[in-house]
Amino acid sequence: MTERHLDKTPTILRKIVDRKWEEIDERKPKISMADLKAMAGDQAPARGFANALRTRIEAHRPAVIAEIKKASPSKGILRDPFEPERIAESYEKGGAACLSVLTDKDFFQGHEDYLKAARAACSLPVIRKDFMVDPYQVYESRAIGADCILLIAACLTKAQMQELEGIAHEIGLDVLVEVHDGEELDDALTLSTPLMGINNRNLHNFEVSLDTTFNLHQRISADRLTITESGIMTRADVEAMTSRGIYGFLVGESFMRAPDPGEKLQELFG
Ligand SMILES: O=C(O)c1ccccc1NCC(=O)[C@H](O)[C@H](O)COP(=O)(O)O
Repeated sequence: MTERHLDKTPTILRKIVDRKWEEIDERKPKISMADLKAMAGDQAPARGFANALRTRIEAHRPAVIAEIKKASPSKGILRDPFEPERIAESYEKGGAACLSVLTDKDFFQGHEDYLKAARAACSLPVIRKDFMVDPYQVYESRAIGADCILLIAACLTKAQMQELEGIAHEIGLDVLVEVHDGEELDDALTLSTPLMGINNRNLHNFEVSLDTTFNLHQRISADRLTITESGIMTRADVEAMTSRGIYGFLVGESFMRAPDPGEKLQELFG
């Protein structure tokens, strides 16, 4: 079903996606799809990622997906030393609704073990933040304990997103679909997931503009949940969102650079 790469994929994303296919090719001989499915089936029920967000957003309270990432292509190293367990505890104490954990190794210095460690250290639902292109990764996400996966519209066709979403829902995972422009939003709106992420970061040139969320949010109906992603750095940014009826947030950098990420969360959202 899946294409190896897409013309519309921006340069860094193309590199990441090409590397993902190599990773999948390396992993498949080590753990077969059948074994992965069995491991996914052995997991305890997922923690309700969408529900944790919905409860707060419907009460018009900020619902924060707090991100755990050591580094990113646009910003380099964000946090060193990096202790996922301590960060998860701090986020839970600070009032996060959910966690986002980067598992990509080559571009974000992430790891599956970071997700396992962070999830074990708290009671919050966790999204595996990685670049999903193949069903193998969806089963793998459930097998490592994730509660939700990310589908990035910029690197998937509509048909691919529909297939990956179908598998995710079948095995009990929630899905956050991420868009950056109107065309991607058209595709995303064909999915059944309520979780609509709007990435303020342009993955072609890394420019960040909160206008991306202000503009696209208007096209998302009230039965879905808008999550604004990237570039939320100040209380003014938070208030600019909440004053427009946007209560879902995914925040990484500003928390990762703070000595105590959970305290920073309270400072921005408390
Ligand atoms: O951040 C990058 O450099 C990047 C490059 C290529 C693909 C994705 C990328 N970032 C993922 C994200 O969108 C962020 O981790 C997430 O939205 C949090 O953003 P921020 O609060 O600005 O760290």
